Amino acid sequence: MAHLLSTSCSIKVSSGCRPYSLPLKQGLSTFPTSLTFQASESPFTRLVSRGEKHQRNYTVHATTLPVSKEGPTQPSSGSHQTLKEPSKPQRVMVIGGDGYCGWATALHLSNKGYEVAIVDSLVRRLFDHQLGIDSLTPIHSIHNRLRCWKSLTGKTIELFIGDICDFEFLSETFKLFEPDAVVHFGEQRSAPYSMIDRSRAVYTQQNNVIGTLNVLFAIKEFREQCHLVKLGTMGEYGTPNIDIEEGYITITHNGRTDTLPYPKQASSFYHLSKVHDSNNIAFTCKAWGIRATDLNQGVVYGVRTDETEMHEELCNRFDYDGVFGTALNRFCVQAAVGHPLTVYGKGGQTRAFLDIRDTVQCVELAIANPAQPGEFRVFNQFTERFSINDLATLVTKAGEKLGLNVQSISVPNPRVEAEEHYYNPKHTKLVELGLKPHILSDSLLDSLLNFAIKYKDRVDTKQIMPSVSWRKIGVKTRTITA
Ligand SMILES: O=c1ccn([C@@H]2O[C@H](COP(=O)(O)OP(=O)(O)O[C@H]3O[C@H](CS(=O)(=O)O)[C@@H](O)[C@H](O)[C@H]3O)[C@@H](O)[C@H]2O)c(=O)[nH]1
Repeated sequence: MAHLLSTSCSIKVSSGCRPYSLPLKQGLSTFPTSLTFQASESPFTRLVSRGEKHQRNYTVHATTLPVSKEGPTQPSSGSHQTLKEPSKPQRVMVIGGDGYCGWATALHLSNKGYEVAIVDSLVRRLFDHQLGIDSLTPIHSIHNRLRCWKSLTGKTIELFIGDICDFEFLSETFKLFEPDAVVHFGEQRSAPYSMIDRSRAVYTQQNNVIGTLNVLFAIKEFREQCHLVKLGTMGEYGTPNIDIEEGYITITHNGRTDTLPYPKQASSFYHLSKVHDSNNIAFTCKAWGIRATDLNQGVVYGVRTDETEMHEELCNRFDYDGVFGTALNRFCVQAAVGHPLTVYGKGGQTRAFLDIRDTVQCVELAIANPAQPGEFRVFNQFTERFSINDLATLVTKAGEKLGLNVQSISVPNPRVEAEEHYYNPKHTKLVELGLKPHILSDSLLDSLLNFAIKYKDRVDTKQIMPSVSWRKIGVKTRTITA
C-alpha cells in the first residue's frame, strides 16, 4: 500500500489470563487503511498461544446448555467442542464490536448470558484521526471498556484485535472461539466516507466485500453450523415506486411466476458494497448450505442502552459530523449548539429509522431464532418511517420545549437521491419474532437533546456541514486539512 507509513505503535490486549502486546504497523496517512501487523510479531502467533490455553479451558468448562428466546442465562458446563445442537447458539462472535451498533450489541448479548467475543481492527477510531473528527461522547479504549464491564458484571468478553480481511487472523479467531453465531458489523458503514475519493470508494468495497467473503469461507471451513447474522442496509433497495418487501418479491412475468430477490438500487459505493455482500451470502447459502440472516437495517438513532448506561466508561460513541453522523443524531446536536438543522435538498427523502435499543433487540432475536442450513433470510430492521422534514419538525418542537431556538436550512443536496418519492417498506418478520419497538417519542427526543446539551462543549461546529459531494468525487486522494 503506497501510502502506508511505517509508524509503529503497540496495542495492548487483555486476555482473561494475562495481558500481552501486539506491535502494529499503522497507516496514518489520509488514505484509508486497515491496521497491518508486522510480520515478525504477528498477532496470529500470540493469539494461538492464548487460544491453546483457552482451548484447554473449553474442554473442562465449555457448555451445551439450551437457549430460550431470551438467550442462555447460565454459565458454561461440558465440552463446547462436542456441541451436538448447533442451532442453540451460545457463543457469539461480534465482528466490529468496538463500533456504534457493535459495542451496544456485544454488551447486550453478554448481559443476556451469551459468551461473547469481540473481533475488531479498531480502524473506526483511525478514521476519526484521519478526518480530524471525534465522537460527541468521550469513549474509552476497548480495553478499559471490557475491564469495566468485567468489574461491573463479572462477565468476560473476549477480544481479538485484527483485520478480518486477513484470513489467517480470522481463521484463528474461529478456531479459538468456535462461534455458534457471528454478528458481522465489521464494515466501513458511512455512505459519505465511501464517496470522498476513489481510494475511499475502493477501500470501502474491498474491506466490506472481502471481509464478508472471508467470514463465509471461515464458516464453511471451520464452523459450518454457525449462523451468520449480517448487517445489511435498507439502502440496498433504494426508493422504488412500489412497496418494498423483505428481501424477496413474487413476480408473474409472461404467465410464469417466481419468488426472486427484491431488486437493488443502492446509491453510494457503501450501500453498493452491502448489495455485493448480499449476493455473495445468498450464493454461499445455496452452494454450501450456509445459514444466514441479512438484517437490512434503517438509520439508527439514540445512544443509550441498558448496558452502556451502567457506567460512563461503557458510554457509546455518538457521531454528529458530516461523514459519520446520521440524520436524527446530527439534528439533535445541531439543535443543542444553535446550528441550523441541515436539511439536504427538499427534505422529502424518506427513510426507515430505529432506536439503538431496538438494534440490539433485533440482533438478539435473529440469533435466538437462527436461519436453517442453506437458508438466506432477509429481515427489514426498522420500526418507523420519517422524511427528513418530519425529523426537522420533531426536533424543532422538542427543542422549543427545552427553550432552544431551533432553525432549519435547506443545504444543496451533496448526494444524488430522490428528494420526493414513494416509500413503503414491509417490516413484519422481526415483529413476528417478538420485537417490541421503542417508538420515537417526545420523551426520547427530550432525552437525546439533553444528552447532546450535556456534551455540547465537545462539539466542533466546523464538522457539521457536509463536505462530501456525490457528483464531485474524483480519483485524486483527498487530504483532509485541519
Ligand atoms: O444532515 C443531514 C444528514 C442526512 N440527511 C439525509 O438523511 C438521509 C439519511 O442519511 P444518513 O446520513 O442519516 O444515513 P445514511 O447515509 O443513509 O446511512 C446510515 O443509515 C444507513 C441505513 S439506510 O439509510 O440505508 O436505511 C446505514 O446503512 C448506514 O450505515 C448509516 O450510516 C439522506 O437522505 C440524507 O440526504 C440530511 O438531509 N441532512
